[in-house]
Amino acid sequence: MSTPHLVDLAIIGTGSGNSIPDERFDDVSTAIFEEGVYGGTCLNVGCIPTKMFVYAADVAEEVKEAGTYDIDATFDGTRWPQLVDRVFGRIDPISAGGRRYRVEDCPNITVYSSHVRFDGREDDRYRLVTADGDVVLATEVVIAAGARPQIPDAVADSGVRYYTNQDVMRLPELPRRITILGSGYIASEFAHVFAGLGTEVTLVARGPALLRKMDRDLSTRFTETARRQWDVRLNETIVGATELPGGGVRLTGAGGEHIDSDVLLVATGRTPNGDRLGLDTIGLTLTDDGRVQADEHGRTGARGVWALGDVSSPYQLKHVANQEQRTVQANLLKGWDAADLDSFAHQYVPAAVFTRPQLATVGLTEAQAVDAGHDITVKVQSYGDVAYGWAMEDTEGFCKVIAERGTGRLLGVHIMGAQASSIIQPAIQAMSFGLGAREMARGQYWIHPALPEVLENALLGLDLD
Ligand SMILES: Cc1cc2nc3c(=O)[nH]c(=O)nc-3n(C[C@H](O)[C@H](O)[C@H](O)COP(=O)(O)OP(=O)(O)OC[C@H]3O[C@@H](n4cnc5c(N)ncnc54)[C@H](O)[C@@H]3O)c2cc1C
Ligand SMILES: NC(=O)c1ccc[n+]([C@@H]2O[C@H](COP(=O)([O-])OP(=O)(O)OC[C@H]3O[C@@H](n4cnc5c(N)ncnc54)[C@H](O)[C@@H]3O)[C@@H](O)[C@H]2O)c1
Repeated sequence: MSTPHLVDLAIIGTGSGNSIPDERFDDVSTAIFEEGVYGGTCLNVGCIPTKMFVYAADVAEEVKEAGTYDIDATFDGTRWPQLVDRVFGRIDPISAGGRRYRVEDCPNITVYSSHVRFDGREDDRYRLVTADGDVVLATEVVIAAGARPQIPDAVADSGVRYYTNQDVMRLPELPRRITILGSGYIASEFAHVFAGLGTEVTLVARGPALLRKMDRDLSTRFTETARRQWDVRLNETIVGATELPGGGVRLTGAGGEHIDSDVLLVATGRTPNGDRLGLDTIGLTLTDDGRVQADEHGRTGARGVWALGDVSSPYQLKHVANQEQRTVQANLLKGWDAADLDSFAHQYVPAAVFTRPQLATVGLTEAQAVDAGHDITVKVQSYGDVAYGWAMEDTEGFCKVIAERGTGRLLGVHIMGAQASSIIQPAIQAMSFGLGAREMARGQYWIHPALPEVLENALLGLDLD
């Protein structure tokens, strides 16, 4: 073991955690630990590269559908290696540059490129030990260690080669057939990516619908749309997996059926990394669903230890991790016991799934609104009811608005269709700033004939009295 390095602050994880030290922390001696690629999930293997692939798949699908608009065009294939090089040719230098900046240009910061764990306390500081044998004693610690892919036993125990979001975007060639195990965000986005780019996609869901945590209309209608696009197997429990003789993987279902493909992608949820941090040595336990418990200010049960992002948050979303990072950053400067600590903003958390078509959601689902006892009014408006939807020949998109009868308070908005992730933004703003449905609909212009008219019409269609 090396001589301990004494620091004021230790940060575990370089996703959102890496944004904590700014010029206000210039005189705070800091250790940053990163066991993987610098910059974390979103930059390297999450939001950003996936959306670069999604956009390419969107373009491919538009070409395939050109005939709908009386345009002659054919989709002739994907230059996959070039696509991979373009995506990571942009991303990898950002990651490398972020690390270089911390190592070379931040004299108060030491970067440790290794796994780290707590090892109790020493001299009123937290003792952190890396897999490389370094020891750091820190007064305060921010746990921003993220989450990792969760692999079902039937796959993990089988020994077959499988991929996750960590490596599937760097496949050497576009597979002819891919099986995607899972039915949430990652499965839905990659199904669109691979199908758009020309791969035969089989999606294996253990439940009766995809994206089941979303509003039921969204989940049901998306499942119907997905079944028209991909080979979707619902209510399928996988019990085994074997390598095929010529390469590829065979999954075996509980009923004995087989699903063969060239590549298996596992997208069955992400486990927070708090279980690999030796938290028991500082008296911390995990929540039932495996998260590091933190209060609304980011404080854990161990004084001076803070947590943010996927490792602790109920939301595994980058905009939430970033908001939590800003909160913890502010609170580190204010001090653990400050009376005016900043708080996490968990009230109106939006999310979008960049699949085909896009899905976007904010607030309560209809079932949650009913369960919470609200007297609700609901309006579902089709994209096909507004002029831009006609231009698009849209037959499936819709916007669902849930509001409180009488007050007009918006409780939830759920959209499936083109540009859903953008169209929902005025609803997020209205909910965040307390703007009611009536004022929102009639207190501003809605550009005619733009697609957000679908949201305007949904608001106007609510039975508020
Ligand atoms: C495929 C995919 C697509 C996504 N798309 C979106 C999207 O479109 N929009 C959105 O909002 N969210 C998206 N997300 C979620 C988003 O990426 C995460 O919510 C966000 O990146 C979490 O940030 P974080 O800082 O908490 O963790 P991370 O970015 O995961 O950072 C944690 C870091 O800690 C390191 N680490 C962990 N344990 C240790 C240890 N013991 N020692 C040293 N280092 C350690 C890890 O290597 C990692 O780099 C996506 C996720 C995935 C997987
Ligand atoms: N656009 C975005 O914002 C975006 C994109 C990707 C990921 N993410 C975040 O990352 C998180 C993780 O993504 P995800 O898709 O892995 O998780 P998820 O929670 O969205 O979906 C996991 C799915 O796997 C299924 N599943 C779980 N165990 C299974 C098993 N043993 N066999 C078969 N199916 C099983 C679940 O029923 C669920 O449908 C998301 O919840 C989301 O917060 C966000």
